[in-house]
Amino acid sequence: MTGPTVDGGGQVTELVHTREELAAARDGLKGTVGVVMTMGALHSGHETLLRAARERADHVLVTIFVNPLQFGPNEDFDRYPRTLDADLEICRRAGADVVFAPSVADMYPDGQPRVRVNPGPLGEDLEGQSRPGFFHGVLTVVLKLLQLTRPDLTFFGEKDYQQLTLVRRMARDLDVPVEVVGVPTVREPDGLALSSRNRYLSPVEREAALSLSAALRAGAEAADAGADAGAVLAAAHAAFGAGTPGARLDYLVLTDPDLEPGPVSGPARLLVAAWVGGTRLIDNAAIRLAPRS
Ligand SMILES: Nc1ncnc2c1ncn2[C@@H]1O[C@H](COP(=O)(O)OP(=O)(O)OP(=O)(O)O)[C@@H](O)[C@H]1O
Ligand SMILES: CC(C)(CO)[C@@H](O)C(=O)[O-]
Ligand code: BAL
Repeated sequence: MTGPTVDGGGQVTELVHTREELAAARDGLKGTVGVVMTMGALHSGHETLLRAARERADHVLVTIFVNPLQFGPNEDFDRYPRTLDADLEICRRAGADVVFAPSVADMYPDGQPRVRVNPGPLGEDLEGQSRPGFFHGVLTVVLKLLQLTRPDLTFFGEKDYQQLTLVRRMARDLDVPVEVVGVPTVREPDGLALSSRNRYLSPVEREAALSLSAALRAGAEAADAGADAGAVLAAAHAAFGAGTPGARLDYLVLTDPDLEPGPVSGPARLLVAAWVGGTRLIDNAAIRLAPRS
């Protein structure tokens, strides 16, 4: 399916698949353009990004592409949920003007790109340690999508905090003319961060997955009560371990808000990653430590 579709309220959302169709649709957008990049299987977290883009830009362009370059050989590329019809409905509801949903051949017409963006040392840490090559794949496709869509603003969720940090870093270091806007994490009422991969979870795993947000909450509360970095981490570890069994910790770290190495004090970020059954989940929260005297 390609072409304009209209909802009951008269909003027109144009679906395009090829780079030629995208170029024509992009040329038709007058004024500022905000781009939201996704892998589809859209949920309310994505919808919040779309609404933030709607507020800041004259037009909203959404990309939906499950990027093979960022998946490891034993990861869930084949299994990743693909729900284009439902995604289009969400895009329409949130007032998107254009949805670009290319095939792998449209994005990589020459096969796997030989030139890729090097994310630098931060790309090897945290997510990059557990998912080798992940950020090379992410930044390469993000840069390609920025070139193809030419946005004034682009919106990324804080849920993927290291990704947001590296996209900001890439825009700065490589002089990409776009404003990168971070959007706070949207959560379920019980604290679980919304994520497309949550749909892999069984009901018991869904309970165990609360260990991540519980750890962050405990860390933030400890910091608010005046705890130092060590005590904040200890509180977060204790809360992680006290949850419904089933979550296996990958990392739980307290860092500088820009993910720079070195000691932290004042504003900081607590980041967690864990396996719940076969599903890998991540989450993070802002923490304010008392400044060191
Ligand atoms: N709960 C959320 N709150 C805010 N932004 C989010 C949330 N979940 C995803 N996003 C953002 O949406 C964009 C697209 O992310 P993506 O399509 O990978 O969704 P996802 O839910 O993170 O999927 P996955 O479960 O595969 O990691 C990213 O910028 C991501 O940070
Ligand atoms: C930014 C992104 C769309 C690149 O494939 C992906 O990593 C995601 O959905 O967060
Ligand atoms: N949500 C970031 C993309 C990924 O995990 O593959």
